[in-house]
Amino acid sequence: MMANYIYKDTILKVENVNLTLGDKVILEKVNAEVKDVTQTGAVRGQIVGFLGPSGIGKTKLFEIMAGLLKPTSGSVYYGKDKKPAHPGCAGVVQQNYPLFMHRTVLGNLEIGAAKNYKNTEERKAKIYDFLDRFKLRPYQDSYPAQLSGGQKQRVAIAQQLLCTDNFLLMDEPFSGLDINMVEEVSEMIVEIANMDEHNTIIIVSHDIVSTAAIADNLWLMGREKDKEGNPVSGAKIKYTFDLLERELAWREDIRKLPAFTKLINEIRDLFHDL
Ligand SMILES: Nc1ncnc2c1ncn2[C@@H]1O[C@H](COP(=O)(O)OP(=O)(O)OP(=O)(O)O)[C@@H](O)[C@H]1O
Repeated sequence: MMANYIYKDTILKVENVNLTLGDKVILEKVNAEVKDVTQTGAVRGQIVGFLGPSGIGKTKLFEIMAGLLKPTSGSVYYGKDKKPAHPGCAGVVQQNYPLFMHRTVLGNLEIGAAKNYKNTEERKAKIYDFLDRFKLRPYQDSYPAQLSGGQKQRVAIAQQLLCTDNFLLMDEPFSGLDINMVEEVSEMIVEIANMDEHNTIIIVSHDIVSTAAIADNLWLMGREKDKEGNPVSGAKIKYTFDLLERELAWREDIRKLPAFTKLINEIRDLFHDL
């Protein structure tokens, strides 16, 4: 039986974003939004899965959402007070979890926390809180080269969460991981999202099943077709899936549900035509 949920304020809005590079139209009129979702009796952040064929423009939109790339026109806003995207507005967890190699885990988190926590005592408390939450205390004096892939990823996520408010963009968090690690990372993403009501995680991935299994909403990027059936230039968010509405969010047994298999097949079919 599905629990109650309510969509509230818009906390991220992508509005009419266009991007032209050279003479190539990459993105055309991209519109998307994330709404704060609440569930009675639980703390629920948001997880958006962002899918689409290779080369369609996911990374470019990701960079625009992170405030790292200026669109040719259009805008991205964060929060109720509609702050325009700017570098640092969202934590960005890159695929290979780049860390400062000559700094310990503690040192890496110090860098992440430096901007948001000027008071030394408060900063220390926050860092130790994150070391505990991310099960990194035993490794606080280790260097990145001494950590496993999963541990490095946890450091990278903790570091990005310390330097941002509530938004985390994750690029291909499942790639190159074995099945156990994919499960571990999936659980961690859900846990992080649910640490705070306003946390929002956007995952760009080619792994449709792992992404859909933990998302509450999915965005599918693609291009429109002209009358002859040829793709026009410029991609947009062509389809969105509300997994709450479909009763396919926040469920641990999700992979066993026939409706989930149906959803995956539906997305796979759409992919051929994006
Ligand atoms: N500087 C550039 N000038 C012109 N075109 C570019 C430039 N940078 C990227 N592109 C093009 O922009 C398109 C979108 O690239 P993007 O990296 O966003 O795709 P993607 O969906 O993230 O792909 P993948 O899933 O393979 O990572 C691609 O077709 C690419 O060739």
